[in-house]
Amino acid sequence: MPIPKAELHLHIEGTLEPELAFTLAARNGLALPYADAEELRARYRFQDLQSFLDLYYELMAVLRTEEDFTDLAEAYLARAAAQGVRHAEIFFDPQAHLARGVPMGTVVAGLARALDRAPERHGVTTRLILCFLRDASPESAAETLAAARPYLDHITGVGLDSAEAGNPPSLFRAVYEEAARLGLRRVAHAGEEGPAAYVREALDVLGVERIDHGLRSVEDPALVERLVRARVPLTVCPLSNVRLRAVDVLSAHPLRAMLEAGLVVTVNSDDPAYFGGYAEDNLRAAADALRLGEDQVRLLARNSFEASFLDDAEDLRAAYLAEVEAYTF
Ligand code: HPA
Ligand SMILES: [Zn+2]
Repeated sequence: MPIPKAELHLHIEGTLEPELAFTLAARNGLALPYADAEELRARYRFQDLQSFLDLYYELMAVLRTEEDFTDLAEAYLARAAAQGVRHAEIFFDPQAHLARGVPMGTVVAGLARALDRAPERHGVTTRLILCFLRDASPESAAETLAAARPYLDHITGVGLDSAEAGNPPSLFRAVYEEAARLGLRRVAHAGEEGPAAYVREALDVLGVERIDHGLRSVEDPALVERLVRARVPLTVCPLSNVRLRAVDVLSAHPLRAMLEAGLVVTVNSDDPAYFGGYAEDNLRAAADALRLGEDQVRLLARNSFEASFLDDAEDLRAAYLAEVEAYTF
């Protein structure tokens, strides 16, 4: 059994496996411009973040009904549970669905149906995080948050994703202020392709509690010192970083150096259907390539629960942490 862990950086649309994409396309009377799942999978060679995003947005067009979103989340939760995930904080991209005429209520209700039964069915607890697309306008982000108002019982926080370079966090100051007023937790992707300065902006302007990726923080020693001192978690995604060429090869990934610098890093799968592995696959691959010791793997698992938004369920967090300490390799 893999070590118990929380997954804190996971885009539900990025769990759409080619086979399920074909199933949903057929169910909705849509045609995909690929002969079969194998031909589609052969397209999963990316030059950078944008080349991945192009396919990611194209393929998620098969998601149309509440049932589609339930089936998508159900498939992820089953796979995650098998990989030792006990708690998942799941991103979704409503603007990409709203743009296709799929209402917010359809997306949230569909996801919530799978998430609500996951503790019983899979032994996995969850939170839902609404992401704004940073390559759409701040006005569109504000409209999206307004559209989510009736569903905030299901939503724990907001995030910021999509094409990073040239779309700094500071553009989204107002909508993050509104999210804070609504009692939502705040995270943002920063320092994946964008500079360390975007990590600073996410902290200072958006008030985020965690940084998603944060890889390029290592270019700025004063920022690293600040992240260590304030114990700001970084949700690192090793296989994603290799596939999107943020790092050349896994053995050159800064994860080990980040851990040794005292950063609160966690290991996550980002878009596992596209990047070649789920949570435990990422942890194993990173541990092997970087020769992480058992103590370091246990620390990563501990970090994942400590960095989670389980502040409203401290007993549960304590129980998960106890499982991590009791785990034998
Ligand atoms: O890795 C990512 N980075 C930015 N946006 C995204 N949207 C899905 N996955 C990603
Ligand atoms: Zn991501």
